[in-house]
Amino acid sequence: MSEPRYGAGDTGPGDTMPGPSSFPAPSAALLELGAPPAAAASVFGDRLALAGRYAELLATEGVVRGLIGPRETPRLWERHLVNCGVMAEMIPDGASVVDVGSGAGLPGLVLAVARPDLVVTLVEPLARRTAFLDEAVDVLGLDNVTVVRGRAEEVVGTLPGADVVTARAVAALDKLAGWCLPLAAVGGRLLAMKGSSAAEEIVQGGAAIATLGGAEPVIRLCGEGLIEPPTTVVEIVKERHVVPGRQRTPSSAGPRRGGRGRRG
Ligand SMILES: C[S@@+](CC[C@H](N)C(=O)[O-])C[C@H]1O[C@@H](n2cnc3c(N)ncnc32)[C@H](O)[C@@H]1O
Repeated sequence: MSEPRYGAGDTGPGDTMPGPSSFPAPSAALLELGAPPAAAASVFGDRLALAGRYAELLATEGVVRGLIGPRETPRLWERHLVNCGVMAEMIPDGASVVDVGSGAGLPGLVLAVARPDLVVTLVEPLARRTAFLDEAVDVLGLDNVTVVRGRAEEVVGTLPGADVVTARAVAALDKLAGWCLPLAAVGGRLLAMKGSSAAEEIVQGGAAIATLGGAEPVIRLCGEGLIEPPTTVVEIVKERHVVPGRQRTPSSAGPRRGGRGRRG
């Protein structure tokens, strides 16, 4: 299984709709989707049928609406549902989860399907995607999901601080931390699904993440012994609250020269 370069087959905001000829007819799409792999039963347990219904929605409406690349259909289960679902092992019972840049629901909707105990908020700015998410929540009968249309940085302060903030294929780690850590409660965590770039992104973003109130990022592997390769997740615990835009950079964090009232 190779890691997804982008999200579920799209190129992010502004992606173009594929032409009608590239849309598989729904019945052909379901054939291409195929049966869930053995790992799916471990990840979804008694929610496997519901996960299957979501996989069908992705393979049909998700592709027709240009949210999922048509070539993703045969690998939806392994590369998207199972790959995202294994992250549930890092999330405690009853946690509040905010998924930033959900797209077609990855990983947030997958987690909500796998774990009815979670309280999940999907944050996504593009109307075409939130329309799909709203419909999917409705069709799947999920009562533990709220869809919020907006950019992460716009919804800060409108949502309670989350226990866990998740994201996949949204931005480089430093930028992502700037969007996601303000949405977490102090003591909460950012879980960023990453590929082979994880270590490099930590090196690049480490200083910025510290100024955002984040602890040292740690690479975790999810689904070991279940999927190969396991899913790489960068975990960042939020140690302190920093008002967005008010963080002190490493150069400004040193002793201040000339404090208030010391002029002249
Ligand atoms: C490449 S897609 C990934 C979608 C999904 N997470 C996945 O893995 O399939 C990136 C998504 O992030 C969203 N996005 C971009 N900037 C964002 C921001 N500042 N706040 C929230 N979502 C954002 C885009 O609209 C898009 O749906």
